[in-house]
Amino acid sequence: MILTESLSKRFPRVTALDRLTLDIGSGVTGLVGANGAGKSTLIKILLGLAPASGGRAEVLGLDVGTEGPAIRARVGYMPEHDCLPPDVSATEFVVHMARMSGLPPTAARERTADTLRHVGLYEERYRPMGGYSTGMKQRVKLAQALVHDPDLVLLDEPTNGLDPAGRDDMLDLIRRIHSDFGISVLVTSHLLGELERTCDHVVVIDGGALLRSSSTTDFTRSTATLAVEVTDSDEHPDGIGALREALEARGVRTEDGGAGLPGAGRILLLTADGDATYDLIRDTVAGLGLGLVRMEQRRHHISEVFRHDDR
Ligand SMILES: Nc1ncnc2c1ncn2[C@@H]1O[C@H](COP(=O)(O)OP(=O)(O)OP(=O)(O)O)[C@@H](O)[C@H]1O
Repeated sequence: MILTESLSKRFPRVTALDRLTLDIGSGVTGLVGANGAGKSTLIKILLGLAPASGGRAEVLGLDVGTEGPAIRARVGYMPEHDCLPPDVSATEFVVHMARMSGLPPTAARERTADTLRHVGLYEERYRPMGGYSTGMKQRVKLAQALVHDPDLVLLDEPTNGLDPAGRDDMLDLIRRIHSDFGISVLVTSHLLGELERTCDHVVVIDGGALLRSSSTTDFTRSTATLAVEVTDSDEHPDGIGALREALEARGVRTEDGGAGLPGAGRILLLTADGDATYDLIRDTVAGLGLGLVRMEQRRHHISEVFRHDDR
């Protein structure tokens, strides 16, 4: 769906994209990065709205440098910022956008009604948008991105400004864009956690460069964490401390997981690296003469993976 090769964008004082190479397939893909990481810049280049300074990119097999109009005919775009005329109704606006995309008048009206219903706007769609809540405005922006039945939509921070319930509704809608209509989605966010349940694939950029690109399940599976709890002994009154020291001496990075359940001891967290890690823990605990209370796998959340990477 999207291919970039060493794509760069330099502004006079900042490099917004730094030799970014990506290969994004169909489905729902999250593009994650802090504010200023280069997400919006990438989207504008992919739409053919801004030129790259170096490298190349293709969307749906079309070159972004020369085939912008053809790309925009088949791709929907939901911009980040509020861009809706306040004195126009959602229906008028989305019909207008559908007509701009080349739909004839009747088809534009029908598609508008269907799309606004799909995003959850009903009677309100005839009222001027100036009186809309942020959630309603985001829905209109999403509807205008979908109205011409694109193959791919690029959604720039669609959950921005929404409360938790509104954010959940928007994420459900995004998921359904793909499951109900087969439209692929690239969605940006600076909130890692929210992409975990929405996206099949996650791409992370930082300072315009690629930090990581993998399927959501790989992301969480590859960083499975083991939680270990042991008993203390006369020789080692701080059992978990002794285990931690012994494992660190063997090159295993560990983390204090704090107290377990009330009445239970402290927990040690470490990254599992296949069966060898289990064997090493078992042998180390036995060697120290401690009792193994539990050793269990915890699934990481994406946001924790990043806290990990940041250190
Ligand atoms: N037209 C421009 N002129 C100069 N610098 C720009 C321009 N557009 C973006 N930048 C800079 O490029 C960097 C990347 O910006 P971009 O908007 O792509 O980031 P982002 O990840 O989308 O962040 P945000 O979510 O805050 O929009 C930032 O440092 C920004 O200040």
